[in-house]
Parts: sequence; structure tokens; C-alpha cells
Amino acid sequence: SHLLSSQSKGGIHNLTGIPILAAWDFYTKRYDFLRKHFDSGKKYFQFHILQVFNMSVFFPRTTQLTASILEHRVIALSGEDARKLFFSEQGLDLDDGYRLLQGGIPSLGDIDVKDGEVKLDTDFMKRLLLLLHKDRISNVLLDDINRKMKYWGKEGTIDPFQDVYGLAVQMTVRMATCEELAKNQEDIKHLMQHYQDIDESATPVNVLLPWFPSQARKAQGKATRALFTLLQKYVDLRRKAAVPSSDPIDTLIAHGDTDESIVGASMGIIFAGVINTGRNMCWVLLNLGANPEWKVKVANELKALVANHTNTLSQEPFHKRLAAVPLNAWEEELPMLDLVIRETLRITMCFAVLRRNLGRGIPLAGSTINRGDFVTYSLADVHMNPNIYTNPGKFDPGRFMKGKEEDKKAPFAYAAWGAGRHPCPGMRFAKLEIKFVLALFLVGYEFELVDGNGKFPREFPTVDRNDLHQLSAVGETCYLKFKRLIE
Ligand code: HEM
Repeated sequence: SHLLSSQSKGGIHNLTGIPILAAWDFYTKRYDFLRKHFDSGKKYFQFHILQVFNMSVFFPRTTQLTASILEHRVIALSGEDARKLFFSEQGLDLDDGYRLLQGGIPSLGDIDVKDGEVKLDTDFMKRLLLLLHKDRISNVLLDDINRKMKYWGKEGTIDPFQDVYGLAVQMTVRMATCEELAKNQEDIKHLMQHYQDIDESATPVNVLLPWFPSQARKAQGKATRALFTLLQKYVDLRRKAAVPSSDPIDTLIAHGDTDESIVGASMGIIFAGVINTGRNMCWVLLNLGANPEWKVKVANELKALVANHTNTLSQEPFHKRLAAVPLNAWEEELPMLDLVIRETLRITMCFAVLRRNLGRGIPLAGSTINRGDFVTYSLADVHMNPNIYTNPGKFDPGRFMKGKEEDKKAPFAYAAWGAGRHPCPGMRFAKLEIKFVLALFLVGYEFELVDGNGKFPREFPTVDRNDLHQLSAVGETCYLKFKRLIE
């Protein structure tokens, strides 16, 4: 048995020890776990995860436990060949990989709602995102975030992970649902609490022992039902509306989709969109606060955008003027900000990407990735690789500029927006969201990065690499001290 063995099968090293412990570390300290084994020279290694379904059956006189156990093989990959394989192989499925190995993903299947398990495939996302690539969207989104930013007051201190994050939540809800929900702050608060509860239910026990009636499992069911009810209320509202709108929910209604699939779709998009966009937006601001020379470059570029595309003599409020900037200018005329976003994501997006082989066997190092096997690749293997990125821990947006172009040194050397078969369909929207917030904050405000004592921090926070879901910060907590300059 593999229980206590370490023979290698082909070039894939088999981890020694008790499988449950390897699996436990994989869920609780994923980054450290993968790194420990790669650092000890193993290029590919495998371990097993036991998933226990069912049931203890009580027989008269003899107490007997029966259980159905599924044993999953997980293969961890590193290096360039593996990376190419990981991102290019057709049989490797994204959704199935995350469902078991990540957990915490809201799914209507968990509460037995049929037809609600929407695959957010690229076509579906494209259909929705097309709606947003109308210039009208800048107006609506800038209105939304300006209103929320005004609540911060004329001057003060904000915690980016709370306050800036809230801006991303607002924009994502706006683009994934309808105006009525986007305007209901109470319901948005509830909505986010439900996501948080589902996220916190992703304990190893809950994922590995699906039958076990744990607190986490109960909380997950309760939050998923609440999420469903909340979103369905708005679908219902829009179905009964006298005049259809062009909001996403209305568009899906007009397309003939059922309540369940509309709720499933909105739920999935909010999940996929909020955390990555919200957290990375915070990291962009922290990086600019910590690197004043880049802050100046980006602020100047944004001021030039405003000067070139808006009427500077107009009496309109600043956010209204900003809405006149065409979408293609936001996308094409902010090269310095693009570099800053790119470099921020290289550093934050170092998590383990996951797949499950639903196709034919794939040869690897004299062995085979069988149908049903899981594979994982840590983006840190490429984003923190000193042979590709000089001094990889350093924030240096210049590394992507002409003459250096470090990200062109190897195939798929940059995968913060995904790569190969699964590029992020939300990328354009996410970048726009980040740029809207930065335009308001860098042109409309003065700000500086401070620590708990109000001084420029001596040490900057870094990303908690073991945090599976939140890209949260470790180290000294930092804040943004600001003064609002615009009306
Ligand atoms: C800064 C923001 C974002 C970052 C850094 C980001 C990053 C990524 C990455 C790395 C992947 C690929 C994961 C893998 O290969 O396993 C991905 C996939 C995906 N992203 Fe994003 N994302 C962001 C925002 C968004 C937004 C706003 C949406 C929705 C509106 C979204 C929807 C999706 C979906 C649906 C997929 C799966 C695509 C597929 O199955 O092929 N993302 N994203």
C-alpha cells in the first residue's frame, strides 16, 4: 500500500507518511507544504486524499462501520515542461479541480437546487461582459464608487482591505445583477456575509468528510440557501417589472433562462469577481503608497488622461467628467498603471492552480496522469523564479518594459490572469474597475501610506501565501491617510 511507502513511480516521487496528514497540510498550509517538497529537489510528487462519504451502519449485536471511501491521487508539478502541460492539456478540467481541492465555492448543487450549477465557461461570461463594454457602464460605476467614497469624509484614514474592497463589491454586484440590488446596501452587506460564511466553511473536515454533520457543513448549507433566496428575490422583482432594463438579470430573463440558472450565474460571477479584484485593488494601492516614484508616474498619467478626454472647464463633478473618457482610452492610454497592475499581480497571484484530468491518460515522467487524477501547479514556481524574474520579491514594474521584458523569457512565464486554455474572462472588466478607483483616488485625493502610529511604515505588509482564498496581508497593518480634494 502507499500508506507508508516512498517508492517513486516513474519520475513522480511518492510522499511518505500517512495520507491524511499530507492532505491536511495541503488544505491548511498549502504554500509551505508544496514549497517544502519542491525545495527538497522533487520536481513532481504525489500524495493521496481520502474522501469519506456515507455512513456508519449499526447492525444488531455487532457495531459495524461501513463507509465509502474515494481515494484521489494528487500530483504536484513544477518546472517549465509541467507548466506547459498544465495550461495546454485539453482533458484537464478547471471546475472539478477547484471543487474538491479548494472548497468554499458556492454552488447550488450543495443545496440540491437542480439546474443551478452553471459552468461559467468563457462563452457565457463573454455574453455578459459584452453588456458592460458599452460606455454607459463607466457612468454607472463611477457614480457608485464616488457615492461610497464620499462616506469616507473629507479627510481621515481608511483600511484598504475594508473600505477599498467595498468598492469592488459594489461594482461587481452592479455588473452581475441589477440596479435594485446595487442600490440596496443592506442586502449587499448580507450577500457578502453569506459568501464569507461559505468561505469559512471550507475546512478540511468539511471537504474530506462530506457525510460528517459538522458545524461547518451546516453553516455552508444555511449560507448557500440564504444566498439563493436573496438573489432570487431580485430575479423575481425583475420578472415582474413593467419595463425591462438592460441589466444583466433582465438580459438573462429575456434570454429565457430559469431562476435557478440566473441565480447560479450571478452567484458564480460575484464569487469569481469580488475577491480577486477587491484584494488586488488594495495591493495596487499599497504598492503605490510604498513606492512613491511609481505613484507620481501613475498620477501624472491619469491627470493626462483627464486633460485629454474631458472638458477641464466644465462645472460638472469630477466623477461625471471622468465618465466621458472612452473605454478604449482607459485601456490603451495608461501604460504605467498597466505595468503597476501587472507587477502587483505577479507578486500576489502565487497560489496553486488546480485541475482534474477528465480526459485520457497523460504521460508524465515515465508515469501517467490517469483519468480522475488531480494536478496542481504553484504559480510561485514561475512568478518567484529568479531565473525568470530578477530579484523576484522586489516590486519593480520596470521589469516588463521594452529592453527587459522578463515575462517573455519562458513559455507561460506570466499567468496571473490564467494562461493557455483558461484565461480569465473577467480581466478587462477587473482592470477597468481598478483604473476607475485609482483615477478617483489618485487625482481626486492626496494620500499616503501609514502604519498604526500614523507614520510611514518601516516594514510593508506582504501577502499571506498560505491563505487559500483571500490574498490577505501579514505583517504590520497599513492604512491610507487621505484628504479629498474634489467636491
Ligand atoms: C484582479 C482580478 C482578477 C484576477 C487576478 C483573476 C485571475 C484569474 C486566474 C489566474 C484565473 C485562472 C485560474 C486557473 O487557471 O486555475 C481566472 C479564471 C477565471 N476568472 Fe478571473 N481574475 C480576476 C477577476 C475576475 C472577474 C472580475 C471575473 C468575473 C467577472 C472573473 C472570472 C473568472 C472566471 C469565470 C474564470 C474561470 C475561467 C475558466 O473556467 O476557464 N475573474 N481568473
